[in-house]
Amino acid sequence: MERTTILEANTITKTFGKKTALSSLSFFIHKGEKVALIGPSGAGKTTLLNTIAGIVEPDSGEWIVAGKRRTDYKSGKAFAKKVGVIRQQFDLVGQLAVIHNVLAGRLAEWGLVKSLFSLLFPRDKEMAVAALKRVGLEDKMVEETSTLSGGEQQRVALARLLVQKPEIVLADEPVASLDPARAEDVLAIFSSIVTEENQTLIASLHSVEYARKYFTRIIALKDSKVFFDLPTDQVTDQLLDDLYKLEGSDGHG
Ligand SMILES: Nc1ncnc2c1ncn2[C@@H]1O[C@H](COP(=O)(O)OP(=O)(O)OP(=O)(O)O)[C@@H](O)[C@H]1O
Repeated sequence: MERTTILEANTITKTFGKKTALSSLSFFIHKGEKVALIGPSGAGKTTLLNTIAGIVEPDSGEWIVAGKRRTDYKSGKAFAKKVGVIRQQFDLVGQLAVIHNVLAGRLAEWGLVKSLFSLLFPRDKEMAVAALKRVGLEDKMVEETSTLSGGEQQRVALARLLVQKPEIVLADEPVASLDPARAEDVLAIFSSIVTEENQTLIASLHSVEYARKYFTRIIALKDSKVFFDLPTDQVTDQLLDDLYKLEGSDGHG
């Protein structure tokens, strides 16, 4: 099967003062891949995701997103069709009803006012209801979002992605604040949505176990560089030990 490149990192470098966060990273990501970014704290995972999303500007190098330089996307709207982001805090508006937060996924396409008044448009409401059903939250549709649990709020964020339908989904520690059962629940839904929608997923994770279970490829970062980049089934325990080993603790005393 021919593999289409959807994202290309071309010598991405970023420093903060004297600290190098990303040292000339280059790799390709193909359509449909589920990529877990792992590695010790401070390795550069969040910075990498932020350079794709355009939240952090690299010092040099560039991302090619769906065949076009990221900086060449002139409108936020065009970019939002390509790239959607799920953040740790989910970016939900707590005072709004759940369904309004879901419809905010159409924000890029419609603008704020139409998104907020979108319940007046029955077809759009249907889309949001279907998305909420997909994540098992149809009974919470009209509740105030802030009253939902962390796991439920993360599922609202997933429903919002379902209506936004970006080709590439970025997620920074998507389940960090959830207990193990809820984390697995959210990852399982996340992973099947991405597969069904033929999207590409790139997520940073602290849990190697989840990376192995839900992702097809693992890119490990260490000290701002790629430490390994392998299909999940080729990632050995030895590599993981080496990745997380603390400097100076090499087992010789
Ligand atoms: N805005 C910033 N200002 C200064 N230094 C920063 C900034 N953002 C990141 N860094 C530094 O860049 C390096 C990479 O940070 P980053 O947050 O990308 O790592 P990470 O792998 O996501 O870590 P964690 O797993 O702890 O979230 C770290 O040394 C961090 O201190």
